[in-house]
Amino acid sequence: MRPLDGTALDGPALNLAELAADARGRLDPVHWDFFTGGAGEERTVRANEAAFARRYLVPRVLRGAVRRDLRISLLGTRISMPVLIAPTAFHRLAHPEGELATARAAAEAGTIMVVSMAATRPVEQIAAAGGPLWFQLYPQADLDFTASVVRRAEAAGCSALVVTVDSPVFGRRERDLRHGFADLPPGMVCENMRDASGRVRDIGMDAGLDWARITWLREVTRLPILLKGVLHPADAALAVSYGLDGLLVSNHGGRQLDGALATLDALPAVVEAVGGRLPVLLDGGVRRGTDVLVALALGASAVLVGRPVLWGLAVGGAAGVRHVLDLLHADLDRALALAGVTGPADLRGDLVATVACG
Ligand SMILES: Cc1cc2nc3c(=O)[nH]c(=O)nc-3n(C[C@H](O)[C@H](O)[C@H](O)COP(=O)(O)O)c2cc1C
Ligand SMILES: CCCCCCC(=O)C(=O)O
Repeated sequence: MRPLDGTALDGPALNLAELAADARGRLDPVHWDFFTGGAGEERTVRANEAAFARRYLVPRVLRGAVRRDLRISLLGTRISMPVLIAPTAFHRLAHPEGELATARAAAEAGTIMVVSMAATRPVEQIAAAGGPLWFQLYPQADLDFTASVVRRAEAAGCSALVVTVDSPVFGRRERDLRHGFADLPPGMVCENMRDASGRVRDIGMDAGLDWARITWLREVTRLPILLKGVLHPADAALAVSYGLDGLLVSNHGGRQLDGALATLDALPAVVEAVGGRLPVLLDGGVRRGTDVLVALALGASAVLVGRPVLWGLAVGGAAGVRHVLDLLHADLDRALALAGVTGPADLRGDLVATVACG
């Protein structure tokens, strides 16, 4: 039996739960709580994973799925599997190399890393890993500064902009309040918040953010724009009418509005509202290949993982993140074979049944 209490494992983690336990043993408890926690009672954190636990698979048999092809294309980028790295802040709290290590692992694994605006390494250095990058933006009330950040992301080679829209104000995270965790340690800053004079600005959440700002952003950049944090089908329909290029069904991993619907439960209505006009991605609680399979069968084009990447980073830097991505790739490949499916394009809703509980 492998220890799940954070003591050293006797080999590489077999799954992401084991990896989390290993990471917990290595991280400062304050940083573990920042990475793991959510808002309020953390109902939505739990709901994201519980939503997957309510889905069961109804596999097909005798399908001769000898060779599976996990690759997909997303907004013009071919990637090795329908799993991307979600934007998460402050990677240097998990490992000294921070986002540089994460980017190397993503590049090696052939998938997209979404760089957080709150990264602790500059986007230009993250881009040096050579893999496909998207950039996550919290639109700032200062429009000139926001435009300058977008220009930086473009110049660094990011190929899409992921605009986070679920954060008009900061979620109330009681673990962080209890620890008094509010700032990065000395020597670490949000490197993408440097202005032209070299001063590092604070990231502001802008309660005034509205559709007009999305129209403004559309005029600032020619990059494809995805909205991150959409749960309501009416907003999904608006996103189509505003000319967005993609949607990410997300509740910020339960870190913003506690009690928000689990992403997997929100997905079908969003997919229906979009009607195939945009790619719909999902994050929140994806921990197994079967979770990826279920999300895709219910209409997602791809999924993203947040916390597991931080756990991998804490345990083994780039190799730890690579381990997370490799586990998910192998697990999805096996799940596809067992479900009688040759690849993401073959996944349909009839493979998934929902049960009321457990
Ligand atoms: C420690 C941490 C930091 C995060 N930082 C950001 C961020 O800077 N920008 C953002 O849009 N989302 C951020 N998120 C949310 C993730 O992008 C993603 O929505 C969420 O982690 C997905 O859920 P999962 O962790 O269960 O995979 C963060 C999440 C965590 C756990
Ligand atoms: C004021 C710092 C903003 C960092 C935001 C990181 C984030 O989104 C998170 O969920 O944490």
